[in-house]
Amino acid sequence: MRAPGGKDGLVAGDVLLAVDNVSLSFGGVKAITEVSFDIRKGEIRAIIGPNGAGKTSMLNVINGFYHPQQGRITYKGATRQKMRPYVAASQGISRTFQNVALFKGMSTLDNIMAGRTLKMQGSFFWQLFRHGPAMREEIEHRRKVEEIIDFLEIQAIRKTPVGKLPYGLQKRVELGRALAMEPDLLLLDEPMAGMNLEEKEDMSRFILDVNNQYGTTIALIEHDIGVVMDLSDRIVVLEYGRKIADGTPDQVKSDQKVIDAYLGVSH
Ligand SMILES: Nc1ncnc2c1ncn2[C@@H]1O[C@H](COP(=O)(O)OP(=O)(O)OP(=O)(O)O)[C@@H](O)[C@H]1O
Repeated sequence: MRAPGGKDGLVAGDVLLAVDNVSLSFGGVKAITEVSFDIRKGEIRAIIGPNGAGKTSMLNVINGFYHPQQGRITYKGATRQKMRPYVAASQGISRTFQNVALFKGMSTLDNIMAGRTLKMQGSFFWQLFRHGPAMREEIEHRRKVEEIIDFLEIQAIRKTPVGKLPYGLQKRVELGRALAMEPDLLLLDEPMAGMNLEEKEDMSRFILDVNNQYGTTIALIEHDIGVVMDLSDRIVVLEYGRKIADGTPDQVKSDQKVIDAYLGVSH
């Protein structure tokens, strides 16, 4: 638990988000069945499981992209069954995607700036003339974006169109864009997918630094079990849409149901 107390009145270790008895299906396909777990303020929480276990569906429920047929989500003490993704974002939940979702023709700087959109409040009138409050606001947004660029050590590529960057750096820019929203809860969908060992080490370091320095609570899906064990405070394990284990890396790693799920033992 690394985060100090925050503006939402919660302190490290308090429940930031609770998933309560959630079920989600697509037609006849049950993606998630009666799953409950919580994410505590300041922790790095991993969601793992074999392919098709329901991990991405769960992130999509948490950020309001999917609405569960059953169960509830409680975030910062408020319970909801339905919420639009932009509302979740405005309440401090931001995410990255399994396949990088950036504006490929735009520069690193502009992509990260795009992540500030939700924070921009100046009226259209002022923005039109880049004057007065809008001007002051833009200076503040640029300062924040430059801070993120320094933090992620991507100064050298700030003007490069992201489509020209190697995959590992694109993932880092996508992290930057998510950070530009100054999230309280950051959802990372396979942040290391397709990376080589060095890129994975870099990304792991940045995830730990985000958690340490900004106090951001992080929930991540990751297939590299070594990385998950190193990074996470707690891990929830899904299989066929159901929760089969939940605990610290040591608890999960020695759980027979988890070992069986990963070895493909049939039940
Ligand atoms: N939009 C959708 N329409 C229909 N079925 C879906 C949809 N999204 C997910 N599913 C199904 O729900 C189940 C869970 O999928 P999900 O992508 O959440 O799993 P996952 O654990 O993230 O898998 P992976 O590790 O392969 O990304 C799968 O059977 C999948 O085919």
